[in-house]
Amino acid sequence: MLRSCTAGLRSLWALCGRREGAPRLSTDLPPAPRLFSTEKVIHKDWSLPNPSWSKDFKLLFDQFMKKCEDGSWERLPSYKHRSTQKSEDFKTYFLEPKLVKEERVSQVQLFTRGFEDGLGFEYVIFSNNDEKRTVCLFQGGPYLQGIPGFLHGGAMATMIDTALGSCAAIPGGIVMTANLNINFKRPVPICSVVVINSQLDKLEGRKLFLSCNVRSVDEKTLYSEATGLFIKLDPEKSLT
Ligand SMILES: CCCCCCCCCCCC(=O)SCCNC(=O)CCNC(=O)[C@H](O)C(C)(C)COP(=O)(O)OP(=O)(O)OC[C@H]1O[C@@H](n2cnc3c(N)ncnc32)[C@H](O)[C@@H]1OP(=O)(O)O
Repeated sequence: MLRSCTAGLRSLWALCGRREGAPRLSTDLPPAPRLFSTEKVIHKDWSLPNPSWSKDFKLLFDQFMKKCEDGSWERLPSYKHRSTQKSEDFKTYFLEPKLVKEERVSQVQLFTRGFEDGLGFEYVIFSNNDEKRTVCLFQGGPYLQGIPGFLHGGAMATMIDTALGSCAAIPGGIVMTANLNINFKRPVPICSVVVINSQLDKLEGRKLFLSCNVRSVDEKTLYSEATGLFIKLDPEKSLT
């Protein structure tokens, strides 16, 4: 089974954070100014197929890409280094510059994209904004092992958090996980493909209540169920 896996200018960061005079909106944030980086900007979208993806994974991917054709679903791109408008907004309104050491800035990358192809988190998320749900296709590679032959529970929790977070982001704004509850029902074999179905159950002010389940491709095995509470960040409040 394991064999089936193949393996802004820096100183602008220091200007980020809740600047004097920055807008204080309690609803959606105005877009932050685009930052330019002297670091090499890598535009690779990591949520596209690579040779490590299994046949099942590619088949499911193709099925969902078909669903995207009428606009009801969309594939969410995923970048290792490149800033998205949302991450720029986060840095501008919520990040205290002193928390990020200057020499570390160039090393920053998205946790789930920090592995070579096929070794860690291979995933793609599709979003249905009208139905307020997302589907995450996930193949956990050999570097995510916990109990021999199976995925580490923390790796599964990471993907559940990411999948729920992508769904919580549908109504807009910047959200953070406040609570995550997971029932692990069956261990997930390393390098198998699972499907994480997430939905927004309730929106109550800044609180977003979500749930998801993790199933095998044939839907016969229920690996996990989870609920999450996400909070839409309030630009009036400091995170620290
Ligand atoms: C950028 C794009 C990149 C995109 C990259 C993709 C990333 C994938 C997603 C990863 C997401 C993460 O892992 S995020 C990282 C892990 N999470 C964290 O580090 C969050 C740490 N916690 C916090 O900073 C804070 O607690 C917040 C921000 C979550 C909430 O603080 P706050 O804004 O001050 O809100 P607060 O007033 O306390 O609470 C608001 C309401 O929620 C309720 N509430 C708050 N916490 C809880 C709780 N645990 N359980 C129940 N209820 C709660 C309160 O009672 C209140 O209810 P009421 O009185 O209004 O009724």
